[in-house]
Amino acid sequence: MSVYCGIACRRKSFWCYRLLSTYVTKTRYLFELKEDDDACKQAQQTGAFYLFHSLAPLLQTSAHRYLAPRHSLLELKGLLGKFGQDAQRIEDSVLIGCSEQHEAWFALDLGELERDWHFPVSCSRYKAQALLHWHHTHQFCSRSGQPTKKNMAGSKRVCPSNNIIYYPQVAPVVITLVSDGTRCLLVRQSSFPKGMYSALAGFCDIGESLEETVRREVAEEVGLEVESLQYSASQHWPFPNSSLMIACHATVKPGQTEIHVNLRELEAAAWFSHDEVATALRRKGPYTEQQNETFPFWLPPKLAIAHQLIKEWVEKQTRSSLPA
Ligand SMILES: NC(=O)C1=CN([C@@H]2O[C@H](COP(=O)(O)OP(=O)(O)OC[C@H]3O[C@@H](n4cnc5c(N)ncnc54)[C@H](O)[C@@H]3O)[C@@H](O)[C@H]2O)C=CC1
Ligand SMILES: [Mg+2]
Repeated sequence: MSVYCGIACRRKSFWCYRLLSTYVTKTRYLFELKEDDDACKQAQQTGAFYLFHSLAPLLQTSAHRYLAPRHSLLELKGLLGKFGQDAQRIEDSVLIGCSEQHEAWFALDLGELERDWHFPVSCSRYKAQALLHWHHTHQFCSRSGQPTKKNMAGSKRVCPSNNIIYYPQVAPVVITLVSDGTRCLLVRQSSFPKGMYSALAGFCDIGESLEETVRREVAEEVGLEVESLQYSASQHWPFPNSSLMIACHATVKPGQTEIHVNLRELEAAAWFSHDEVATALRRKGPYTEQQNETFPFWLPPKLAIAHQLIKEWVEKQTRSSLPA
């Protein structure tokens, strides 16, 4: 069992830790790197760099798997020289985490960041792509129009002319699986891949609580009134800009299940039975093979929180239908 103790003291501007768990010391170390440019620069000396090109991760194959190669600062300088880029580019790198031994990890994009998103394969890659993308799209101060300057870790940008600080933005989004007790409501937008249905989602308006957003989005998109709400889980979602997906289960008022689809927002919405959804969850294989008469719809992949939400609902329904 880890012993948690709040003893930490500042010595020569570095944190020193005693009796703190590995997780806490790691978190405090990352905090220090975000706050202290010199400490962050120092961490680059022994850190590892992951490279991207226009947000596409640089990968190499090893035993039929794709792996993201790590580069030391020295190797990175060599690579930059090879690509005809200045070593100054290292200043564009952003801190994305560290190991338990406090080896700091950085991400650097060597391209122009003009291309589309590439699906990340790990959580730290999610963070790297979202952060690199945010820096690329927040180069100027919206008040003065002057170029902003990132701190060493890339946790913020500052306008040198008026000291306005810009922090990476995350937009809260609710994703709700609405149920009428026996069926669940799935929707599709015209931008979804053909045949894919998902849970209903929507951005929080300014000033709203999550409960108010769920109520409004369900009413806006399918014309139903939510009666009860239960939080499930959350997920960072980097597409197209960073969102925090907050996943909930909701039920509609009894007897009020008639859907009125808002065609400005959705292409279709329908109630699906437990068996239909459970079958769709069990399906495997490439999505293109799934779109035929006997295969009317498919669900988002496992990495999307929508999938987890739908799976949770199916499991709950299965449990409640079993004899006591
Ligand atoms: N991880 C997952 O499982 C899922 C993630 N999503 C994500 O949820 C997000 C929201 O879902 P939608 O149904 O599209 O939202 P939505 O129902 O709020 O409609 C999108 C519209 O909201 C407006 N809007 C308000 N605030 C916005 C902001 N901060 N950024 C962008 N647009 C804003 C725009 O007019 C936009 O066209 C999408 O970005 C989508 O990628 C959606 C479903 C599943
Ligand atoms: Mg929506």
